[in-house]
Amino acid sequence: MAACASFAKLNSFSSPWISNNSFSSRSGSSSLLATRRVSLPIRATAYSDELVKTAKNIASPGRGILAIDESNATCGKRLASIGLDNTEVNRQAYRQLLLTTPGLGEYISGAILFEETLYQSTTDGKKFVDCLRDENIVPGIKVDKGLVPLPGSNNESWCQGLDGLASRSAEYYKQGARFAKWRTVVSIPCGPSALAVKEAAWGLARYAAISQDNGLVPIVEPEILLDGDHPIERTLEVAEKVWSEVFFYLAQNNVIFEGILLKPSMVTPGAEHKEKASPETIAKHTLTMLRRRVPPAVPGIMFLSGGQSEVEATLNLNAMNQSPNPWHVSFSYARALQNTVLKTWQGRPENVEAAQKSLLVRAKANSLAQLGRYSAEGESEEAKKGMFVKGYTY
Ligand SMILES: O=P(O)(O)OC[C@H]1O[C@](O)(COP(=O)(O)O)[C@@H](O)[C@@H]1O
Repeated sequence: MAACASFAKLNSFSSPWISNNSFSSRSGSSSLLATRRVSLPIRATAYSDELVKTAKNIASPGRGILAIDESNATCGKRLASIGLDNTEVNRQAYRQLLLTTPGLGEYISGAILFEETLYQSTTDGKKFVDCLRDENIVPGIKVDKGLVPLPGSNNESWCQGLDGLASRSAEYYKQGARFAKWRTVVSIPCGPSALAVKEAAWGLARYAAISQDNGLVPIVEPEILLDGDHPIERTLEVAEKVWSEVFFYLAQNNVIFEGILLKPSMVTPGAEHKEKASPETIAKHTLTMLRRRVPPAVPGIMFLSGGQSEVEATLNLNAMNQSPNPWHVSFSYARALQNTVLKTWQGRPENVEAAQKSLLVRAKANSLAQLGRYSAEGESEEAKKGMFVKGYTY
């Protein structure tokens, strides 16, 4: 009874997306088909208009997302690569370098932060969220609680964090966050099992609905790991399966598609496959998958880099923007925006300016790739170094 009542309530709501959108119900006798018309049960939240606006703003031409939401453990690995200890002071110094880069907002529309960073300030006492707002960059927040083994699966994992998510999200909104990120992973060499795919898709859909109820645009990220020696066709097959389940559950949870962003992996061969694919081949397979699975109502596709080199990730994005797409096709890179920056910085205050310049170089390159106008001419050797680590767990 309660479910029927809430369905009726949903149907009585009128919103710009559903007002002209009705269908004939097939439930009951065929006579009902002709007479009973119901609106599609699309959920609305107090934030519906704001969500759509935020998502559109993040998906604006020539801009993409800077992902600096590494959990403390992952950030520690990044800092260790330049000989720094994983302390709060070092994490703050590194994030300050990134978030105070002058002119960053020309190329970056959103920055995903880890919880610690959302509540931090510069050494001069300016909140990081205010540094972002001054550059017209939308602050975002990683809300998942990481991956743990999935019992009953083929050595696969599932993503935690739904407990208490509504109250955490409301707090993050108060603190200035306007979008969220939840990353779960799917492994091709491990199957993937039907159980792991279903769990990943259901978790993403529950998170997306909860985020929208609390004013945060959810970034939906089922990362298909690069590991494996399979050909690109196998990745395409798995990606289609994963995204079909994700959209099935997003729809079941009445998520507002106009108020989400996706963060997919590009469709590439497994990292250990005998042949590498060209950017054109990767673009062709990735766009094929997206056209088959992603409704045009979704405003933005913000790719992850997944261990590709900085140049590779930019070239692949550029190839995808050689012809018009139904969505804004852009980036939400962590490693592919930060590798050169970290190497340039080395933890030394005297290198901060040079490191910020190298961040602007990468951000601009990806901005051009979003517009389909990037050329790799003159790129540094460091930016061409791949960052894939076999069997890497975050
Ligand atoms: O599990 P963690 O520590 O959050 O790290 C996962 C990382 O993966 C991402 O989702 C994508 O990063 P890459 O672009 O480096 O693949 C980042 O936003 C995030 O920092």
